[in-house]
Amino acid sequence: MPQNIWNDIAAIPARNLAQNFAEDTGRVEKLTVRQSNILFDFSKTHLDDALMAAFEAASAKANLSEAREKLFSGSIVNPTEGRAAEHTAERGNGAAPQVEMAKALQARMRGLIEAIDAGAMGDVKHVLHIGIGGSALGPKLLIDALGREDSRYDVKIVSNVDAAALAEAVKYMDPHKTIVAVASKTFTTTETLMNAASAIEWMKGAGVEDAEGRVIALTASPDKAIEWGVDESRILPFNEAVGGRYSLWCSIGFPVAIGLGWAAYEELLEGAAAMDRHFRTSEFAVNAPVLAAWADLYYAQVKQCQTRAVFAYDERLRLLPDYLQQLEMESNGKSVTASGEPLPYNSAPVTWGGVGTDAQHAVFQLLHQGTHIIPVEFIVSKTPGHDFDPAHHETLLINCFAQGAALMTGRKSDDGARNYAGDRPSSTLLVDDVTPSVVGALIAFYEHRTYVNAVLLGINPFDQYGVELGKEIAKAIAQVGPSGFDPSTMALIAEAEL
Ligand SMILES: O=P(O)(O)OC[C@H]1O[C@](O)(CO)[C@@H](O)[C@@H]1O
Repeated sequence: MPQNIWNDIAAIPARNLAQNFAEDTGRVEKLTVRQSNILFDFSKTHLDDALMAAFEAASAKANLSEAREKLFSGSIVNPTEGRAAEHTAERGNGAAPQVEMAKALQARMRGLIEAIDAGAMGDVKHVLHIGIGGSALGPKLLIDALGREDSRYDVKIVSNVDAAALAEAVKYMDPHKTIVAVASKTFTTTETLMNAASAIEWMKGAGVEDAEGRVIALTASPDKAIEWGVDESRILPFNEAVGGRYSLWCSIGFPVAIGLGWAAYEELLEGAAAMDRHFRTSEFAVNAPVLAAWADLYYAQVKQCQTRAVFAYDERLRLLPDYLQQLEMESNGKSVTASGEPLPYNSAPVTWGGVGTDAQHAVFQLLHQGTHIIPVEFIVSKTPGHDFDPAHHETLLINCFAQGAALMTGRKSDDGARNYAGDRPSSTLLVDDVTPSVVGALIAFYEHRTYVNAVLLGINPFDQYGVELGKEIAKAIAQVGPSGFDPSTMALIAEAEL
């Protein structure tokens, strides 16, 4: 990707949102995509005909069509690790052998779940899922979003090595009626293995016979799980070419499949598959992940926005910003191109966010009047997730739409403190309801948007070497103690008496 692509785009005369709406009466329709029971409204972004044409040209230069096909055909799209990224095969959209493998492994998972349902592991009431990062964030989001009313088991997800999290999770669990799902792609992650060992101790301490026999491993490294002590019959493997932050579709989704039931799990996969088909086959100008990525790049590269904010106006989706932080920042927070040259422009902005309406009373001041321009994304459901007075949901929707309108239109005042400059961008994703199929489509939309961003930036979104150095230093501190580090770190180690 030549650096001047952003300069070309920046050279297009900037027009404000009010102008865009005044001059193009078809704007809402043009920048709205309806797909998978989600309405994507990008009309409050600055994308206009000239910018769309420029991004179309930039996408052609970056070979986006070919890159899109490479993703689905199982070609190498992760050059630093020399492998494909095969998460779409998990929902049936990939190279035939990988799709077959995914189906077979999912059938194995289904078999184990049916056996557990039938009592093969005794009377099970609780599922304690232990993992971290991509091995926890997806299941956590899905159980929180979809398992509030209908969960067949009490599912708790623990990630932090701070055992206060484990203590809290097991507080109301009966150790005799608990199974432990240890989720780790590599099966080497310190936090996960430490929490898993403590969970086994917790069961043993309560007199559970054969506590180890109540552990199920979800992993792409079955040998490591066997070495660690899990019997092969209780290992649910997955394809090594599925990245950690893309792994909720395979056996890492075990707590979702067992908690919500197989039919819901299949709906989730089918929702994602429909979004795959939309992304794979739609023209760029009407392709939701592509349009979203074009707007992302416009703000990050041309407007130099350093963050983007995501607000779920739905309590059920309150963990979506956490999930997206890993997806977007671990994928696209890089300083080199896919071929290793220094990146001559910004990589991904910081993703942050929260839940509406809470955030309105906390951080929205800065969005409306701060000096930073922050592209905002609203996600809201037409249908409420509760049976209380419908006025609650109406108020939620009204507030969501009001915030987008206020950011865009602003309100002039001679009194600076009361002036709203306006022209602040947002996009709105209005979903019919928070169902497995909609959430599946939503997550797949974000995955593909992240990929399009990476392709246009020319970076590899599928490695994460940035997390390694800290892990290595932690190991060295654990082994060596206060020696050989910088004075500040050594003083802290000594003070904490490590
Ligand atoms: O599933 P694993 O191998 O335990 O890794 C957990 C997480 O750790 C990371 O490797 C980052 O440290 C993530 O990419 C991954 O999702």
